Amino acid sequence: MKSIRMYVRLIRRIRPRWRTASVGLLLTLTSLVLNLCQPYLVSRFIDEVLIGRNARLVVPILGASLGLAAVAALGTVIGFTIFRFLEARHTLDMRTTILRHIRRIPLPEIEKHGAGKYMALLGMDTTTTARFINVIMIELISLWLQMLVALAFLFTIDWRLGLMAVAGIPIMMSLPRLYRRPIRAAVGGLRSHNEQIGSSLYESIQGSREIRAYGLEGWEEERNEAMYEGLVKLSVREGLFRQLSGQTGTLAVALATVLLYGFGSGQVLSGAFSVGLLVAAVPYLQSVLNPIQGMNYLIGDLIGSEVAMGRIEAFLSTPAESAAEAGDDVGLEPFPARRPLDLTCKDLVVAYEGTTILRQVSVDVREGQVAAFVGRSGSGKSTFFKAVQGFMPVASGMLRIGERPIRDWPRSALSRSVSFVSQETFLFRGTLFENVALGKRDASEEEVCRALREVGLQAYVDALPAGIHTQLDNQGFQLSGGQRQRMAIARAIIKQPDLLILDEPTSSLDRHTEEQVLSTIQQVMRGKTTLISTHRMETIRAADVIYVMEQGRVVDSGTHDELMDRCALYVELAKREERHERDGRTGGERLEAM
Ligand SMILES: Nc1ncnc2c1ncn2[C@@H]1O[C@H](COP(=O)(O)OP(=O)(O)OP(=O)(O)O)[C@@H](O)[C@H]1O
Repeated sequence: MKSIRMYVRLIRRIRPRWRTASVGLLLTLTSLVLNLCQPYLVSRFIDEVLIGRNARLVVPILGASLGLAAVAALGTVIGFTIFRFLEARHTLDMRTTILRHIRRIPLPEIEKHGAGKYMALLGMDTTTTARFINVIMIELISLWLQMLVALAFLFTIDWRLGLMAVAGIPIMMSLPRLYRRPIRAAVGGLRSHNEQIGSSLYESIQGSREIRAYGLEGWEEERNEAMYEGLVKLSVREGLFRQLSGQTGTLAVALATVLLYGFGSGQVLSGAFSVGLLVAAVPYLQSVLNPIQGMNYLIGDLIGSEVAMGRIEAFLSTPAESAAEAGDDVGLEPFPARRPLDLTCKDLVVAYEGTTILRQVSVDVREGQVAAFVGRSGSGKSTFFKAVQGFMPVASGMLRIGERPIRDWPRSALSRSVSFVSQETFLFRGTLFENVALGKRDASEEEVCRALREVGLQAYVDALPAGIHTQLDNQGFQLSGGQRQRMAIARAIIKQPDLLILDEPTSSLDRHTEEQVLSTIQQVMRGKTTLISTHRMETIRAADVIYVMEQGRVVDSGTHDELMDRCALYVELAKREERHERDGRTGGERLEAM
């Protein structure tokens, strides 16, 4: 079966915990067999005690019945608890496996799909798969065993009864085929709908401010209604076919029971069967056919699991970024154990899914230099920085950091050596201290306080009742944009990186704080290598080398004075920015936004 093959491939990726699962399975199956002995005991009771008038067998038969029931109940409880434990563990293991892979795949892949896809994988798909492994599979195994044991009992009672049950098996088994295809289509559709809905709902929460500010509540509801419409249709279809599949089986079992009674009563009347045997034969026949009927009901769950496992499998086969495949990081000890890093690229082409974003970019930043990147919005500055961090695949050309080409830099070494501050800051749930210390996991309170002082946050932190141990709510919502950006800079500088990448790091700071933060950054970066994209002329002028970008290319490079002499684009950008700075305007049009 397809789902079993998928299950085997998937279980290899997580810890299967075979031993615990075997104990659970053994207990569950033993309980099942013990329960199946009950109709036989009832038949003995009717024939021996009630009809045969043998009162001495009352206590042994009833005692055995009670004893078996108690042992079976205990086994079921322990087995169920074991599988609950395994279900929870497997869910977590699978989430860890998926999350690890999310950390390995190219970043644009995540940015393209957004949160919805990954939330669906980490949520619904993992729980469905873990349920398949620990509930549906066990149920299926139990149902098969129940069928075989019941069949054995039937043959023991009378071979004709056994044959009658065997004849019913292929009929019962063929019933789910009638509904398999429409159920699969509905389940697959439901999953992709849920993914889209997840993404939209996530957007709805993230975009709360825009929705209220622009009065988009009606638009939001219309959009949701349109999405839910498809979902409702598919959900109804899936439920309908599941029920049809199950109820067809129920009818078939009812028919078989009627036939058995018809045949059996004739046998009892002719004296070939005892009453007890007929009474026992009916539950045994049902125990043969009901499991198949149960499988018909399970067909929806089974298909749902196949869809979920297929999605997880497809995601886990997404190729990893080169930094995740680059091997060990021997010889890439961070500064000061080694020299600060230099950066060279020659004819670098970066493309993603057929779109060329950077074309023949050549850059040469020597160790300890500050290189400024300027250009209009969309000229490729951020993409270049992403390529240096190993986040964008290199299509052709060369990009080297230190002695190694970027493809040989493992992620561990890149994240240790390179610090990055962007226009969008990200703060995690936790305290101010914890958020800064993410830059250096063993940072002391003193180091964190120093970093906060350097970015001008000390006064703010000192005024808080809990100081650096103040808890930050979602994305540090109680902080201003500028304070969040300073937190990000503090996190970047506490790491003492070999290479610092600053992509508009001060875009949401006021002029005074910006100056303060930039002078801090300049101090911290003394003797190290920095790539910076900024609108601030003072910072650009002070850079050792300036690269002017236009439409994904570096069109010129040099010092401020050299570029002012020969690069018309740079002159235009610089003059525009100097005019803004003179006018004292800080927002709106900026050098990079012209
Ligand atoms: N993953 C991607 N797939 C396709 N195109 C992309 C991708 N990432 C960026 N681009 C495009 O590449 C161009 C360069 O974008 P980039 O963000 O690097 O510019 P930028 O100079 O940093 O702009 P800004 O200053 O506005 O941030 C843009 O036209 C952008 O739309």
